[in-house]
Amino acid sequence: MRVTEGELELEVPGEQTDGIEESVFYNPRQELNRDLTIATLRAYREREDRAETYLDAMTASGIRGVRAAADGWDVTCCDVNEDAVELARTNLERNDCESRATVEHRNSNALMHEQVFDVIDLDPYGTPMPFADAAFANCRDLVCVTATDTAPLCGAHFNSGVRSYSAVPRNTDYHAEMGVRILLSALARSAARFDVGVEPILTHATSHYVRTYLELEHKATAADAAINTLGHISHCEDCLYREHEFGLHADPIEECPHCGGNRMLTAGPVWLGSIRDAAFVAAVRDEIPDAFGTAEKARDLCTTLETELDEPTHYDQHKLCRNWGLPANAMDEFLTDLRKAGYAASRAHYGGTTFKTDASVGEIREATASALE
Ligand SMILES: C[S@@+](CC[C@H](N)C(=O)[O-])C[C@H]1O[C@@H](n2cnc3c(N)ncnc32)[C@H](O)[C@@H]1O
Ligand SMILES: [Zn+2]
Repeated sequence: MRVTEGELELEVPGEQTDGIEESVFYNPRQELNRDLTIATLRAYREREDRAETYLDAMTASGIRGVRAAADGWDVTCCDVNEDAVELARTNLERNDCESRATVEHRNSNALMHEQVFDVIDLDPYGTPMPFADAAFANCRDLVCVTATDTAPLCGAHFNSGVRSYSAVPRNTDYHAEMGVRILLSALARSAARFDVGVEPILTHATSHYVRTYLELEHKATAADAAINTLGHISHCEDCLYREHEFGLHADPIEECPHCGGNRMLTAGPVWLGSIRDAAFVAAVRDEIPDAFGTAEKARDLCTTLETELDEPTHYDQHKLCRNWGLPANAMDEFLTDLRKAGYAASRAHYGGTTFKTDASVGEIREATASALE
């Protein structure tokens, strides 16, 4: 079937034909991810004008590579699937982009070890970790990563999460953010093996995937700084109290300092630093034209990300209120009460009822409960 994305027309497989899955992957629900990729590449090139080469390491229909080539990037589209490579070629030709793109039918791990790219985009099925080493060892400026294995990342599939990310993920009420921070931790540790430091300049958890853009610094001290951003989160399953501590050693808490319960979870090492550069996110938002299919949603996401506090976990107002046996009020009113009590508070991009604050769970209740009762 034909689709139009980012003002380009592409041939992509339908989701299913006669009950048989198409051999090449295409997910229309990832259009937001792709629109933000193009806006991020534009904002990044404004900042780093030497960035020219872009590897779409798992290209499938070629849709990301075609969109980047149409934007002037010197693109390589790679896939192990022969049908995917054929389709990527057709789509590049259809959009007159074949002179600006090379198509490689091979394992992208091998390609990444042989050739240096300014920007590498990893968009595999499930975990990206099997591709992380080759990407960090050889990429010059920016590694873009999608992870769709949200159940392992958030601790719902615990063993799988431990295997893929060499960390302990825990299933909490902020599961999408647990996924973000487990993924960033594993990527930071992979990069550090090559004396490369990572800085997440844009990260979002949307529906069933996590997407991050990591700017690289090829210096051992930058790698050390990234490792020093890792630590552990302790979480009470009863009252939703949480605290975090930097460092690679876990120091588990047996008893909840807030409710005295003993159902404490410890997760880590997780990334405890910022997941985005606010000024860069604002620049990305400015690069989203109305013509993008998800323009409004993508801009809203950037706005929320820009103002989201850097606290490593968020709360869900409805879950908190349910836990307290109180009705929830309007989010804006709730956040205003927190600010009036002297705490920092912001919305979070993880959902309409999610927020961040530097207040503890007890302080949140004290600051907001009179309006709820
Ligand atoms: C999720 S799809 C990519 C979707 C595409 N980037 C998009 O935006 O629509 C994953 C692709 O990775 C390819 N793939 C899996 N392992 C690979 C490898 N080692 N090297 C290159 N491509 C690989 C698969 O054939 C598949 O086409
Ligand atoms: Zn507790």
